[in-house]
Amino acid sequence: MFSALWQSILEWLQTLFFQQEMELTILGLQNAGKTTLVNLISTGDFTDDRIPTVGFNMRRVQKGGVTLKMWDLGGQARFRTMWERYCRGVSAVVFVIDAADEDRFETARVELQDILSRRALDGIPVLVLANKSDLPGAIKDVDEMVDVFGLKDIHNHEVSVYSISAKNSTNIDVTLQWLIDHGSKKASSSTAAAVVSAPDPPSTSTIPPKPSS
Ligand SMILES: Nc1nc2c(ncn2[C@@H]2O[C@H](COP(=O)(O)OP(=O)(O)OP(=O)(O)O)[C@@H](O)[C@H]2O)c(=O)[nH]1
Ligand SMILES: [Mg+2]
Repeated sequence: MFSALWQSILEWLQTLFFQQEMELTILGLQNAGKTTLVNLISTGDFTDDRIPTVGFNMRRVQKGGVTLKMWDLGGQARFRTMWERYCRGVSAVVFVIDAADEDRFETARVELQDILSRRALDGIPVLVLANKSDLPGAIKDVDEMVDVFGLKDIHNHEVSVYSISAKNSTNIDVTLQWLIDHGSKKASSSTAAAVVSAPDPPSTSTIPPKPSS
């Protein structure tokens, strides 16, 4: 009884005096722009780095009173089996899609649905980022993205979707805000969906989580 009270006081003091750390995992097929996005968030600059990630990278960066610890995973097929391990217990999962690579939409949909169907990840909020909106032919319409990637079929997750360009820094501010906002939330299968407001409403959307059947 006393130790439980002491533990609560300690935890409360920690929230007062220590920086909050948010752990998040960045997934998506190869060439989607994950590492580019992480570099942009870390440095504020776009760099055209074409080196595919082998395994994973980890970056820590301070934003808006929160330390973001970002796991940037390799998107090639041989690395996808380790995705789940790096998603367990994180504050949020970010799934990046190359919005101009129509040939890979079906693979992206299958991989997104597969990883989010894992029970160990239930309740973790998900941000789907359709990157490369600067390229001609890139899918930018939110309703279309919801259909193409089957976002309404996802159970037990709050899912938000933004159209972004890491190259032109489009919607990176709202992406960061979403990450900071979700840093303090604990994963729970009953997480209520918050309505995300963004300066560019047609390119962002939040879909409430559906209860599992
Ligand atoms: N036009 C355009 N190109 C981008 C954008 N974001 C990233 N790229 C380019 O896409 C290519 C792949 O980017 P990466 O960040 O390495 O992709 P990745 O998702 O980390 O790939 P893996 O590590 O293999 O999983 C690079 O040439 C980037 O410069 C964007 O917003 N617009
Ligand atoms: Mg990479």
